[in-house]
Amino acid sequence: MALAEFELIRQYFATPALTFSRPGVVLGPGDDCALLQVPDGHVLAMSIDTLNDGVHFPSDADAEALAQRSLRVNLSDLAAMAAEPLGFTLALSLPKVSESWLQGFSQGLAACASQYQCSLLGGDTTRGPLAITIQVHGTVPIGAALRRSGARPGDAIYVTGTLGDAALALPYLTHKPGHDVANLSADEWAFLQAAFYQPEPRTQAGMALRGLASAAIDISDGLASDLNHILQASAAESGALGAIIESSQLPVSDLAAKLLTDQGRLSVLLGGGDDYELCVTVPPQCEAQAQAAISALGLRFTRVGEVVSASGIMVREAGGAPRPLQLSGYRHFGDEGDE
Ligand SMILES: Nc1ncnc2c1ncn2[C@@H]1O[C@H](COP(=O)(O)OP(=O)(O)O)[C@@H](O)[C@H]1O
Ligand SMILES: Cc1ncc(C[n+]2csc(CCOP(=O)(O)OP(=O)(O)O)c2C)c(N)n1
Ligand SMILES: [Mg+2]
Repeated sequence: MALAEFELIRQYFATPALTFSRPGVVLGPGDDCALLQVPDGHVLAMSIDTLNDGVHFPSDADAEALAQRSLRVNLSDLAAMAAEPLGFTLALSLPKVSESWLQGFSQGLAACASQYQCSLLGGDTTRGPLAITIQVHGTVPIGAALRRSGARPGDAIYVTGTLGDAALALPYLTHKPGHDVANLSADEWAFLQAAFYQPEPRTQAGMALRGLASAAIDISDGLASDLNHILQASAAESGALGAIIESSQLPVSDLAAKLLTDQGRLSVLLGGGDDYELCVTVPPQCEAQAQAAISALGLRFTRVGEVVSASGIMVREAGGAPRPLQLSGYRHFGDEGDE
């Protein structure tokens, strides 16, 4: 990039607000590599996610909000493994250089980076369609990471927070017919925007569940799809695994309760995605302790079902018999008849 690529990096990214000192960060941006020191007795957890214009966020997204979302969805992956954030790298592809956009993006990133004590370690800046790739690095004591593979029949299934808010926001954010923001109060619209652009990575919850949860995942594609990842990953040790979800227990916000219709309810709550809540399985003997640990954080923690030794996810409506769920999560390549 010509506008002095390096000037741009110096002004908006390699700034004190983003590259604060943090134990473990030996060297931040400016050299060919960053240098990290993993504390004794810990391992490094790493995860990367890309956010593409029009795929992961609407094209008219505000820069500051978009920066927040980009870092938060990545921090959510660290939370799901019970890792503590350390730092992140940023690969940014920009169609053009807009100083006001960069200013907003840098501010949003800095606000989130300081909230989660996750320092910018380095990155790459190129010209191309708007895409934001962040790789987060975190630390977790050896053996303490939560994985997808530990669920066993009889474990309870819990989710943090509420489900469906971001999925309900999406048709408003993408200006879909029948979803006019004028029909929402200012508070409702602010709530939906925050649900989509500022999901709360459940960092403290993940760490509090070390040694208590048998498996964990963060919900990006929808509870059904992400719970299914836990069931598949755990089946190697346990044989075929399934789940029974209690429909009436699925936690929803007041606004979601108002906006959801009976017909669309399960597809939003179980298939909508973009929740960035944790889904964890908890052995019966750890449930009380896990509930206490998460309540102490002031966070909702809801038992939504149970792991069973039969394949597939079943949903029980209040008073009814469990019925197989016909939903798939978000699929990037699902509808193209890939060769
Ligand atoms: N291109 C790739 N090369 C190597 N591993 C990949 C690639 N894409 C995805 N993965 C791995 O596949 C797993 C599932 O990916 P993904 O569904 O993106 O997870 P998440 O929802 O946690 O972001 C992760 O362990 C991820 O590292
Ligand atoms: C404009 C827009 N359209 C649709 C969606 C919905 N959406 C897109 S990707 C996705 C799933 C999560 O994305 P993915 O790349 O699979 O994230 P990962 O599982 O790797 O964290 C969802 C729910 C969105 N977030 N934004
Ligand atoms: Mg991913």
